Amino acid sequence: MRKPLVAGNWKMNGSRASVTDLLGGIRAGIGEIPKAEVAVCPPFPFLQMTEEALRGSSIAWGAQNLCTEPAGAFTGEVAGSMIREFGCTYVIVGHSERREYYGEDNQVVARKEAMARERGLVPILCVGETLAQREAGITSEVVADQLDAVLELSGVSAFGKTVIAYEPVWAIGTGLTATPEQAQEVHAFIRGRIAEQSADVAAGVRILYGGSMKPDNAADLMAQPDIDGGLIGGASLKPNDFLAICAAAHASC
Ligand SMILES: O=C(CO)COP(=O)(O)O
Repeated sequence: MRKPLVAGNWKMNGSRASVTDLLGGIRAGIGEIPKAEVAVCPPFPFLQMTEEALRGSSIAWGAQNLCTEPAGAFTGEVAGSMIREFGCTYVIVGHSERREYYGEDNQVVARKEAMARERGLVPILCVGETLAQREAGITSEVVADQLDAVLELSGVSAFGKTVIAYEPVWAIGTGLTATPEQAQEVHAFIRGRIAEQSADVAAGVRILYGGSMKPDNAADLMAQPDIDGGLIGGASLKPNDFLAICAAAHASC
């Protein structure tokens, strides 16, 4: 049985004041939802505050990116070991915004995925197609290439320690959500691709949905057999919305 995960990707949002409020609101409101795991991923400068605010709670935290390299002359980069030192459990890798704006290709993302695991972090590996790719009917090829880069570099066992997030790019921040059926189709494809190499790993890997997940669509999405939680952008900045999605994940089990 896969335990659903709801992870908030705060992207480049927040200030000391707003992060204090957000963390306080989430911690105060989370209640007892033992059937779901919850995590927040703030920008790097807020990781220490996050650790201090959430230590001892049921809520985990993570970062939004890491460097492919372990340490050294990489100005502006942040190493996995540093992220780990701030108590992070998770790190997002290969978000479509990193792929699109910072030129991260499948090989770079696969190296980040491997580095995260080497440093004791659980990668949340983002995959997904653009609108043009969906309209061209190549969604499965695009997602397969994104997965295969990790399979080729690290082997199928990587997915024993990695969470996947399917995020159709056309649904991110647009208010357009994939229908539960559209999302389930791709989630099943992802699990099937991994099952070609290991049925056990495929059965255990958590596949989150991301892209305009909100309180009013979360339950329907998470009711799908291959949707194991959500990676939440905009709604994760509003404590009540985020908490409602967490409660939906708990109720989906
Ligand atoms: O990109 C996302 C999470 O990583 C999704 O963002 P939105 O929930 O704002 O669409």
